[in-house]
Amino acid sequence: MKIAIVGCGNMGMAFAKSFLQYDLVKKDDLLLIEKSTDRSEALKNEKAGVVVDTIGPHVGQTDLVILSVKPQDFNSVYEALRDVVQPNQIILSIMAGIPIAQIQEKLAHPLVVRAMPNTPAMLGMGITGFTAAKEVDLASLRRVENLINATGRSIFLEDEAMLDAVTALSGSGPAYFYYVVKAMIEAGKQMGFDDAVSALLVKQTMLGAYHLINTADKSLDELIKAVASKGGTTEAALRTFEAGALSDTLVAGIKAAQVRATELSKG
Ligand SMILES: NC(=O)C1=CN([C@@H]2O[C@H](COP(=O)(O)OP(=O)(O)OC[C@H]3O[C@@H](n4cnc5c(N)ncnc54)[C@H](OP(=O)(O)O)[C@@H]3O)[C@@H](O)[C@H]2O)C=CC1
Ligand SMILES: O=C(O)[C@@H]1CCC=N1
Repeated sequence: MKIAIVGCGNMGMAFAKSFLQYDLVKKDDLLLIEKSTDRSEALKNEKAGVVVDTIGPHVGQTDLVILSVKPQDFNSVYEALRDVVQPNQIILSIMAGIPIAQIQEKLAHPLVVRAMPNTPAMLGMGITGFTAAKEVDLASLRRVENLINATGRSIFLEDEAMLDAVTALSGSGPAYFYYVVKAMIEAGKQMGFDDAVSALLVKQTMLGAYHLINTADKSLDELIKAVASKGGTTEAALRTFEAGALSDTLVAGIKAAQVRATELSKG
């Protein structure tokens, strides 16, 4: 299989490296199109694939083209791509917000799959929601799904509108987690630990708690209850969180991300 990746930043390269790791593509068959000179020099030094700085006819010789530029940069990419795209090529977009119909129209090309991964894809531990234009046949969709699964797990969604919710929940989700971890480490520092000790206490707590979510036969409420002794310390913390409407704030933030995803489709 030959693959072109347009925009080789965080996510483009997370995909590229996962494909290479599982031998789904050979370096000679992996075309990396990257505008940033610094980044393309680094990719050349890494020998990550065939690195070029602009879209040209060689892109038309691949089976799959992954669009992983920022949504705002799609306008600077689509004309060059429309000129070279071939009828049998599949386009896989991971750009937040941009609907399949808009990509089809701008590229004058029907075969579009739209996906929303997240950064743990860099470790093969991502989760990707994806959907496809009705013109994409099942065999092609399966091939794309196999590629996506090299970056972690995936879920097919019939309803494209739900991809903006995937973006808000799991696409942006790692940042929410880091935000909470950062606040906990800060609390540790304010109570007298140095950075490293506070980070160790918090990171191991998050790791252990994550595994309990997955393995303990308990709901999240039951897990909370198992920590929060009556009249104890955890209750004191949870009361403060409730007083500050922390849970409602998190839900509101995630919904704001969904609204922003929809706005991005408008350019
Ligand atoms: N980061 C994340 O957690 C996730 C991101 N996404 C989506 O993935 C896409 C990429 O995000 P991310 O990897 O973080 O972004 P990055 O900025 O890390 O990567 C995008 C790269 O594309 C380059 N680029 C811009 N225009 C062109 C062009 N015309 N031709 C070739 N390369 C170009 C950029 O160069 P320059 O910097 O010079 O502009 C940059 O190096 C976005 O659409 C985002 O919505 C999806 C899921 C998660
Ligand atoms: O913040 C963003 O727009 C992208 C999409 C999901 C994660 N990062």
